[in-house]
Amino acid sequence: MPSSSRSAKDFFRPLAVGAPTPLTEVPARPSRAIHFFDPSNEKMAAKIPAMVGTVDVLLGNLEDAVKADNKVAAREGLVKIAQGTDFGPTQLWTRINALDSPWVLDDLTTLVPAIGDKLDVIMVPKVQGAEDIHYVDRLLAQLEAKAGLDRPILVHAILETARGVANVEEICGASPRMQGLSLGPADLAADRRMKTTRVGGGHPGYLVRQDPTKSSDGIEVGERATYQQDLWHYTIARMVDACAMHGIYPYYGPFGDIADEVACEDQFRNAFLLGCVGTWSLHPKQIAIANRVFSPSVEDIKHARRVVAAMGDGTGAVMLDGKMEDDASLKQCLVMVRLAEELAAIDPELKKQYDAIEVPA
Ligand SMILES: CC(C)(COP(=O)(O)OP(=O)(O)OC[C@H]1O[C@@H](n2cnc3c(N)ncnc32)[C@H](O)[C@@H]1OP(=O)(O)O)[C@@H](O)C(=O)NCCC(=O)NCCSC(=O)C[C@](C)(O)C(=O)O
Ligand SMILES: [Mg+2]
Repeated sequence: MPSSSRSAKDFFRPLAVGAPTPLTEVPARPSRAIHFFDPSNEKMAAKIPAMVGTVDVLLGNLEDAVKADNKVAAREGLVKIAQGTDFGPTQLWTRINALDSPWVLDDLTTLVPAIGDKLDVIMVPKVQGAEDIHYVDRLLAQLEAKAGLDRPILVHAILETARGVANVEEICGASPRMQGLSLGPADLAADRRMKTTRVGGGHPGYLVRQDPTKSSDGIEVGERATYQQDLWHYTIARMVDACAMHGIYPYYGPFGDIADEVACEDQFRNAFLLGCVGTWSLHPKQIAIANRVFSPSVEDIKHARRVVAAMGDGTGAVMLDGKMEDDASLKQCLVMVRLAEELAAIDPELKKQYDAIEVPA
């Protein structure tokens, strides 16, 4: 039963007369990189039409990183870009302003009638609990009905307050519109009074140190190695479980050190391995990193297909290269194989690589 104040029988009913019927299953559309742009920045906005097809999601950002004086220009700029662009296979998302801001009502009442037919997902920042999703849910239903839209716009919540993290399960289950969650590491760090000033990523002070090695007379010898730990592991892991439980999708979020491509790739890969389906890209050069990391490697797909072939009807246990494979490891492999199929359907280069795989007997 979803954690909603609505009863199970009403959960999938439209919240306004004439609004589109909610989806019972959130489509698994590839979204390795959600690329942020500021629609009020003319130089940036001019690049967007040419980016269609090169990135899974283009997101017109209206919230933080857009100057207060530019809020209206950003909203109007997004409408102009959306109306004038054929997005083909690329999804169009937006991040609206926070629900307590002076801009959000106009964001929603402008965007849904003007470009609601093109918007796939609305990202809501600073979500605290199910009540925030319920508010957006009803308002969107009213606006969709008025605009005559025939498919519901989905909602994505950013987890960037301690209360949001504490309520993560109820947020994911608050509405059939819920598409996924992203980590908002900057606001979340501030809200929790964490002592990092970075936007995502690790911190050299957050580490464990190897025990000292002592000589026979008790003197400490040699260096004690330190290992940097991941500040975000706990939150990402909670997000992954909450999303999986509700059939929606978790994403890493922003990595603010644009120059450090290696650390960016590491953070993205940790999130991919833990179960996230994608991340954000703040600068064009982060798109390639995200696409690389969130696409299973040829080696992984080769192994996964080999296990699928060896497991026949999917039951029992077999030995492959000295390792046991069974019903459960088959399921792990099917996660990879299905993701590869979804990605191959929209990425011709990956399709070529996956099609060329020969599965050894
Ligand atoms: C970081 C910045 C300032 C560096 O911008 P720059 O112009 O200094 O960089 P550049 O390397 O000089 O740019 C090279 C070229 O790429 C263009 N460009 C640059 N970026 C983009 C882009 N995104 N999309 C399309 N084009 C872009 C740029 O206009 C330039 O074009 P040019 O060669 O013709 O001169 C810039 O990339 C930017 O503003 N990115 C988006 C930032 C953003 O959206 N931040 C908000 C999300 S993170 C967040 O909100 C936190 C969170 C979740 O809420 C929480 O943790 O709490
Ligand atoms: Mg934020």
